[in-house]
Amino acid sequence: MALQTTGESAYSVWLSARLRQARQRLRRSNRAELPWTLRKGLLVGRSRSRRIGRGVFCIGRGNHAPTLSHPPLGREPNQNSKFKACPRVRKAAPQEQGGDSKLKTHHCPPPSPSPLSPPGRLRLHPITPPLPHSPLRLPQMSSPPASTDAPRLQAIRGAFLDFIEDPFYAPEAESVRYVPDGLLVIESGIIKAFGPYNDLESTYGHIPVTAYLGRLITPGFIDTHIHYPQTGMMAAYGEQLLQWLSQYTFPTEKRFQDKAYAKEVAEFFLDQLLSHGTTTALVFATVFPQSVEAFFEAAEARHLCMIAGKVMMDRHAPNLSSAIRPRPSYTDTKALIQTWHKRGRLRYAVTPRFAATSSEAQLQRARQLLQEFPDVYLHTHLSENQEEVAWIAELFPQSKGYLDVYDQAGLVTDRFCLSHGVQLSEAEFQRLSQAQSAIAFCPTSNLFLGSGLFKLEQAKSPSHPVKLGLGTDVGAGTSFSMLQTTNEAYKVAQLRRQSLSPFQALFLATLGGARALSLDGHLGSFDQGKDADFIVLDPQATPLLAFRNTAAVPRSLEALADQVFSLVILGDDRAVQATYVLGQLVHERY
Ligand SMILES: O=c1[nH]c(=O)c2nc[nH]c2[nH]1
Repeated sequence: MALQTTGESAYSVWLSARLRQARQRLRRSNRAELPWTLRKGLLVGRSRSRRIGRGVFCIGRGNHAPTLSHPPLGREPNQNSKFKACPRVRKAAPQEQGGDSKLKTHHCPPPSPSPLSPPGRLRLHPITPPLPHSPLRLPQMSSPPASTDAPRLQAIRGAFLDFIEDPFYAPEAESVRYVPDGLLVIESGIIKAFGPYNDLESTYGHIPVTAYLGRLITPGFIDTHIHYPQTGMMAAYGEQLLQWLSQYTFPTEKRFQDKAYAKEVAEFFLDQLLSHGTTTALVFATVFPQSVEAFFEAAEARHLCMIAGKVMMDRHAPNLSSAIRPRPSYTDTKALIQTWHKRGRLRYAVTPRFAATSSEAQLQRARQLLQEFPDVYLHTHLSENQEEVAWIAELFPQSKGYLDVYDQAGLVTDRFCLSHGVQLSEAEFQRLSQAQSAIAFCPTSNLFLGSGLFKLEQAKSPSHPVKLGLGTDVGAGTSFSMLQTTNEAYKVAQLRRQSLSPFQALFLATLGGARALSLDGHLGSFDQGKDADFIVLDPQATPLLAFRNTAAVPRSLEALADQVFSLVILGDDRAVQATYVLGQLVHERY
């Protein structure tokens, strides 16, 4: 395997200076010595450091943390709707910081000799054949990748974990693909080859490689439900769904009339996603078309695969009604679809907020859009809490139930992606299974708003399986981290006397999410031909994780499950060492 050496380049001079500064800073703060050192222009881990072990790791350029003028939470009282005003006063949250996503990939030498051995009892799965042409591929992108000096062919070496089957239905030994010493070969952002290092070395020995030892490389996380405009109103105190919407959400979203503000939040939001290891998401914007434009522009500049849409509301949204009345949602939505749907890696979702805020006429318009553009998504909320379900029954007395409202409008298809579904009946699960619709299970949100416990076993019932992903549902959700989301999903299952295994949890956050969003032809695993969106997890990222996990690469399914479970429960953005989009390093944690 050839190494890319940088010699005494300007870059290594820059690195030396940076290292010197870091050492000085640490000396000043009386902290321990840095665990890495500079050798031949490359930063390498010191062998005596337990955290780094023998691993070689790469370091990117400065991780600037832009500050955001934080949106104060809205507290406008609700006058004349179901939504009730809350008298409580809440202080604005402190400023949050995010990382610069435009970092450059650097190539480090692989260790010599390889400390990794063949995978013991684990089954190694054959590499899957190339997929048919992917509409998400780089050549269709409207602008070049962020780092244009990246080599056309590059490789990542380390321990890889992904899924080839759904571990809810297939035995874990057959659904988990684990390659303890693997090589991922990437050409122009697309996975060209993947498999054990020893098998691929002879063919790809000449290309530059970045090695991550003692780490776990997985596909990027896929968040199947999140609201970017609600970033600044996370942790809004004290309400349940309908009051929370009125008290905090609508006033907050009103600020997105201002495109410059929307852009600022969109940039921060996307940096948060990447630093938490999320590379794709299904995203609510607001009723204002400019909020959708701001989001898509920011996502396009980062070459991300994102799905989003303008919220459709024409009633029961008191703080917004004057803004939404003059411009019918249909016209705006149609124009946005024509501009953004399938532009590069972007996709559009027709987004009626929920049945309470859309008249039957507006739901019909949503259907019309689906007929005109059959491959757009339909993204909405469904059956979150009991008060909401009772209100929908009042608003739509002719319907058999909440899902039936959408069904009668012709919206329940294989593009129908609903969030929550906490209150769904068995018959509704069956209908969703039949229609091949998808549910986003949003545990941190459901717990935060006190909505209830999602019936995981009914969604994943073998007799009527429903496509299922995980959603952070920021800002009712309490974390951008899909690892924190798996943590809470596990606890929700426990409270219902159900189980969620470590591999099932990770599946939901990766390939399960890709399947829910019908993106599994392009994302969610390391199959040849898929887009190279992946993350590097550090099982020893925090003192607690380092105490809990050994530095050894797992060599049995049990040892791997244990390591994955520690990340599923204890992990968060600190466990995400690096995030790659189309093979480019876009976030790295220091
Ligand atoms: O969690 C939620 N967040 C929202 O913004 C929303 N709107 C309707 N229903 C909702 N649920």
